[in-house]
Amino acid sequence: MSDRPLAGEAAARDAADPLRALRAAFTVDDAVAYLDGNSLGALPHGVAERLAHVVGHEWGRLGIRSWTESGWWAAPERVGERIAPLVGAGPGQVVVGDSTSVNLFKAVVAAVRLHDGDRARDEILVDATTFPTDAYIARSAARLTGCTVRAVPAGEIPGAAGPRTAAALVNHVDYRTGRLHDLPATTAALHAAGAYAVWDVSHSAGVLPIGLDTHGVDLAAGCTYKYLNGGPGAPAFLYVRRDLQERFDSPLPGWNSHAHPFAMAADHTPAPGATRGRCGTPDILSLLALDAALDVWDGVRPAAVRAKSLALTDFFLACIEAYVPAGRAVPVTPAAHRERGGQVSLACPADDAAAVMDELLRRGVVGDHRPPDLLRFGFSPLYTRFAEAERAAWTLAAVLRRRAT
Ligand SMILES: Cc1ncc(COP(=O)(O)O)c(C=O)c1O
Ligand SMILES: Nc1c(O)cccc1C(=O)C[C@H](N)C(=O)O
Repeated sequence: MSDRPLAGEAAARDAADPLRALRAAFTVDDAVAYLDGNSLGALPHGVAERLAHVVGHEWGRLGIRSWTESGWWAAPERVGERIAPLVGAGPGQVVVGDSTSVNLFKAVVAAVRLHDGDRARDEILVDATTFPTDAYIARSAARLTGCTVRAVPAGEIPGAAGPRTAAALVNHVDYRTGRLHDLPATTAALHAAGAYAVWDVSHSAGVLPIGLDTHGVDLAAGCTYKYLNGGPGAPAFLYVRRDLQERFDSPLPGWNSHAHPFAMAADHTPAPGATRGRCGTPDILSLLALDAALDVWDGVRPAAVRAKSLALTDFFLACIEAYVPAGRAVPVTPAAHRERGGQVSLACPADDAAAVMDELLRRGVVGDHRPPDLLRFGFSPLYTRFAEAERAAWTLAAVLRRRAT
């Protein structure tokens, strides 16, 4: 133990962790340091039992009757209400369904349409280091609405927004570096310029308080398979601020967004509320897996999750500093808490980064590699232990030392 000076501190921190009991709600392998919950969250135990009931009873026995008797039809709104407090939204503004990409498309097009055909608003801003899907979607949304897309570093969006800006699509946390962008200030600056703020909160939902209502965000979308542990391909959520809902004009107005879907009317009359953000038939099995996964949040305060997230990432950075040979894996995640999301990314020589991550995986440390040079480690406060942070740093140091010889 003498050559692992921070192992004792990790054990002490785990013992004192107010959220430590939550780990028992997840299927996690103690032999593995699972630090990829920012890509795919761990499996909560309750999901398998719930899905067995949904498949065996609701689908198997009730069949079509489950759309009403088992509450399937209203599940997108009901599950949305469960996510709402985790992202700082009051009731009636969050609906679940489709992928994040699809919801971003709805949101960006709808944001431009909120300008009511004002041709002077012909520009969509995106953060320059955005996740690829956001950039692709923004460009397609721009083509559809007669706009152009301008990529700007996230910190410069407040200054870049002007009379031509229709909307900005901004990532709350940069998926590569883990940098937390300034949502309140950016949203306020966009509003001052007369533009709408659309946030991709995929990497902040479930790991830090977002405050969508408090900060006046217009529209937002995010993944549920990361820190919300909804499972692979779990449906995403869409937030439509209450006072914009009546004017929210979805580019994908499927029949599930109709005010009276079973009237089977020839014309589309949008449903009131966030329901107009729905499109077609929801993926019930995935949606109800997510519903079950959200049970682990009962009684959990987002502020407590953020406090543990910061403690975990601080501790991991300290372990890296203590164990890893200087200059071999350099943190690119900001040290300042106000600029840090829930992950730590380390830059490694680009020709070695993929091989380093492969070796970490072989040694039971699960992070991921984002080309060219980043090793990403995600910390999920509901189940990640300080011991895993210490073990990951120790193993990384051993891998790097070995590769240097
Ligand atoms: C920031 C961000 N947005 C969107 C996505 C993609 O969402 P989806 O594949 O669910 O459309 C991801 C992850 O894949 C992401 O990290
Ligand atoms: N959605 C993913 C998938 O289907 C396969 C592998 C990874 C993902 C991810 O979510 C990647 C993730 N958004 C990222 O931050 O890189």
